[in-house]
Amino acid sequence: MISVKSISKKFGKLEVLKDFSLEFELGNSYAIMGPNGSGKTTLIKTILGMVLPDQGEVLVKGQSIKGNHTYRSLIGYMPQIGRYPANMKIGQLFAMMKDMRPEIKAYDTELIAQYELEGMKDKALGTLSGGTRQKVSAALAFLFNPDILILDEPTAGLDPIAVEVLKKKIKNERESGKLILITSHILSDLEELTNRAVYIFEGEVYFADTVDSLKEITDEERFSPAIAKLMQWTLKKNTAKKSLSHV
Ligand SMILES: Nc1ncnc2c1ncn2[C@@H]1O[C@H](COP(=O)(O)OP(=O)(O)OP(=O)(O)O)[C@@H](O)[C@H]1O
Repeated sequence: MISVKSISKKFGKLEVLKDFSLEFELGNSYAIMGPNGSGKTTLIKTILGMVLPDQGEVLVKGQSIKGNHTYRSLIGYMPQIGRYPANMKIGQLFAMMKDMRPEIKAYDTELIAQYELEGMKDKALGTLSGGTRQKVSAALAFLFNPDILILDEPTAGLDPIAVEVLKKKIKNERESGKLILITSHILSDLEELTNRAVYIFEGEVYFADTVDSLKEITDEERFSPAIAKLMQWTLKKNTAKKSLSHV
């Protein structure tokens, strides 16, 4: 569904993605992990067309995204921090988004209902707490029932009840056959929500395979210790990379 092909991206002299290739398939949920600054958000923004690669290309459903914006309608994106016009009200934001997609007549309003956003429709976005803002971002990401969901630190800032609501939603969407990409530093969330693990180190794919294979390779039964081991290996500059990465 998404093919990232030999992407390289530099910011000034900093090489953030280095000849980076990965495939993401429908029906799977991918944990995108790596230390701070390893290139996770840059990868996501490249897929979204918000960062232009210096080399390589991204294909969605076999079509290059270069100069083609229609593919974006397949993707629901929940950013790390949603930035909205301060004076706009919640209700106005949802109405505006619906106006921008007139071809869509049926909406997924499950999160709007569960987060009780309807009752807050007259609240200005600039006055919202961080958690409520996250709820708005989550509800927007799912609103048009997209095939692909890209969720950047989705549970950060949400209270425990809101976290459980979102996790259940993500699991249901995956079971219905969607493609989900999640970045998070909360490994327990990733363990619950994903079946594929991608570990990025210094702009390169260090590991990309199933979570089961990750556990096997690291000889760990649980997700967190398995990731901790990968991290230790990278920090020790372990050179077993070629045999680890299945790309
Ligand atoms: N627009 C930009 N201009 C200059 N440097 C940038 C830009 N965007 C990202 N970078 C740099 O690229 C590197 C990778 O950043 P990126 O946000 O992709 O990392 P990340 O893996 O998502 O990190 P985190 O876990 O902290 O969110 C960092 O060193 C960052 O400072």
